[in-house]
Amino acid sequence: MTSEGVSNCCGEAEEKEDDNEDMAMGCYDDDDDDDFSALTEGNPEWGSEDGVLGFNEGLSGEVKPRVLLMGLRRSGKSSIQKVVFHKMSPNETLFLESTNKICREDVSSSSFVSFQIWDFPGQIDFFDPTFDYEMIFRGTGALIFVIDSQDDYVEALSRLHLTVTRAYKVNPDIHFEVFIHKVDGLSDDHKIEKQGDIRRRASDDLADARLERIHLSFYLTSIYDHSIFEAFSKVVQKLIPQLPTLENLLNIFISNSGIEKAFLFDVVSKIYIATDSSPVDMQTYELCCDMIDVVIDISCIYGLAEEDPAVGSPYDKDSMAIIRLNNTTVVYLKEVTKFLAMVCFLREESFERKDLRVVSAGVRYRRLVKIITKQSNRLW
Ligand SMILES: Nc1nc2c(ncn2[C@@H]2O[C@H](COP(=O)(O)OP(=O)(O)OP(=O)(O)O)[C@@H](O)[C@H]2O)c(=O)[nH]1
Repeated sequence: MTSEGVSNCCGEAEEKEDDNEDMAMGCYDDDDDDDFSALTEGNPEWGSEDGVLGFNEGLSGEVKPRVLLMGLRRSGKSSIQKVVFHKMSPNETLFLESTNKICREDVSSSSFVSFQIWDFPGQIDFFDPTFDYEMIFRGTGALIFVIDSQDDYVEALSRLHLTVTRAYKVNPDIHFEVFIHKVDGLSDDHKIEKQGDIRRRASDDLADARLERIHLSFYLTSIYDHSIFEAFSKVVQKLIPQLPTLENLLNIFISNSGIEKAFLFDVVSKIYIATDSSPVDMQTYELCCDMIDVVIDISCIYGLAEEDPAVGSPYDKDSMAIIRLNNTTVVYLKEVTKFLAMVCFLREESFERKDLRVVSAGVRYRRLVKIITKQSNRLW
């Protein structure tokens, strides 16, 4: 499961969904009617043409966006990559060796999570003629700069400034993401204080260089909890041109169906691709991740064919689960495509009530799946 989603990147990207995907599609009717308008029935403001067009724009024929991991030595770059994309346990990162050359990986777990990740060694010398930073930044979608919050960050801030200004000159469209990392060692007050200080200093440096227009986003992260997955989700979402459309679809999906929150998850990386427009809290996100783990673990133990467990996958078109929490909330997980899952939160009363709202949610769900499946097959 894990290794399937991440492949070594020096080769060509895997671009096609395989046969299983077609099988998954087969369970939904595939007529060519106007899916989007059917889904948006009664909610014209969500069904704008822009939303539909968004799926087709900017993806076909394009190379995968590049995500760069930069920062000082030992700031935690390789650990982040290993924990998020290789399911390495955080404690094992203690034994990681220092990276001394650029490591590239191709992350292709689903059509919506499809990019290259480049892990840089700590000391990059922009003046080294063998380092073609112009070429690197030109194809970059997001630059993640990792700052070790447990260390003195003065040098990291000057490196951040140098890196961001160089990259911006080459490619002003890069999203600059600053991970204030290793915050597991800090109290909540201390975290907020550090974030404020780092944000202020970084902005002052940009203002001094008259580059206030460069936007930096800040995240408090640690590999010892879900914060690193949540931060990575937000970074990846910015690279998905269909994000506004997906959010609209999820808003429509939950409206009038008794569902309070819906997430579209990449099952392999546990990055959430999109959610409806209500706010996300960390606890809800953690619950989703735990539920995905439970589904895959149970499926690996009891779900595979007894005769030959190597045949089949622990996650397929029949994957679904319902968990009732002790606070009258129900969490519902359902497969969408080979790599995507919908995770929904709803009240027990709404779940029990087999009325029109539930039926309507079912219809909307099938429509939603159909649109997502079609688009993901078409584009990559
Ligand atoms: N406490 C804590 N330690 C972390 C965290 N992330 C990484 N580390 C530790 O930081 C150390 C350095 O991590 P690496 O991932 O090797 O750092 P790097 O930035 O890739 O280092 P270079 O390859 O030298 O550039 C390791 O001992 C990790 O276990 C975190 O979130 N919290």
